Amino acid sequence: MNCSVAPTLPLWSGSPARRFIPRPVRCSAERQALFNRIAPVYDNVTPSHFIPLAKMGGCVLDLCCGSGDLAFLLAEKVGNNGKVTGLDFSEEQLSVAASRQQLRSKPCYKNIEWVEGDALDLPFPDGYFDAITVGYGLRNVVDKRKALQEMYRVLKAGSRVSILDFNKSTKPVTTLIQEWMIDSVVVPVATSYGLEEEYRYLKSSIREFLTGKELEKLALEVGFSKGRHYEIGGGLMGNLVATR
Ligand SMILES: C/C(=C\Cc1cc(O)c2ccccc2c1O)CCC[C@H](C)CCC[C@H](C)CCCC(C)C
Ligand SMILES: C[S@@+](CC[C@H](N)C(=O)[O-])C[C@H]1O[C@@H](n2cnc3c(N)ncnc32)[C@H](O)[C@@H]1O
Repeated sequence: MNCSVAPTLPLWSGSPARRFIPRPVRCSAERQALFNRIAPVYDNVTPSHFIPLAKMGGCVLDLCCGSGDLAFLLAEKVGNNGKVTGLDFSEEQLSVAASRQQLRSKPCYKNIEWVEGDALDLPFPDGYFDAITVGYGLRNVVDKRKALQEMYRVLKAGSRVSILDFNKSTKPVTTLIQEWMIDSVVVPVATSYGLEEEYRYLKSSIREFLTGKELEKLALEVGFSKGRHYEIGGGLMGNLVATR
């Protein structure tokens, strides 16, 4: 395993969910409540574009891991001698992730550790991880700059972060298609689970997000030596890859 220094990790432990407040989702606590609420139905939405980042035996952080889709894929990639840390501030999401882990028998899944924590104040030492992945996470974090600064701090020199999310397109037609898909597909499906408000938030969160160029600029500003944003799915999605 490549994780040389063992930090003191605040391991996940279950406790009662907080109440969801159905208003525009502005602060961290409200977002935390939102993700606790969708945890029971949230699953299998992570495409595996950024798995190549993880190497056999590596020590990888899946930031904003939710119910763990990506962490499970990463565990297969780093193998039995690697380590995956899944961090999220929603205890309900982590509870689902931990239950799913218990149902899986392959030894590589034993190497996943779930940590309840804040992307804005990571509980890891400097230069700890060989790679970081973030799936649909950065857009939901209140302070994007601080989150990128924290990722930079905990990455080893020369290592990379891969941040997959919906793309805030600069092309009006792409935005129109994206919003149509959210209104006509995503929200109606979510409504059938009683989660209409939670998924309506998607549209505003993309509007308030950064464009690919803005993400590249921010990555360089916080110290990354390279930052490149790739559009995926005709510009509906995007992946920022930054090197420390
Ligand atoms: C349900 C989807 C994504 C995960 C997700 C992300 C968020 O930020 C949330 C915030 C608040 C509540 C819930 C979520 C949340 O569930 C959307 C489905 C993703 C598809 C599996 C990926 C398919 C990509 C297509 C090429 C493009 C679809 C884009 C469209 C804008 C939905
Ligand atoms: C849309 S989910 C994505 C989950 C997972 N990465 C996936 O692809 O399925 C966003 C996750 O980010 C987490 N999150 C948002 N802000 C956070 C923060 N400041 N610290 C830790 N987790 C955060 C939420 O709890 C939620 O689980």
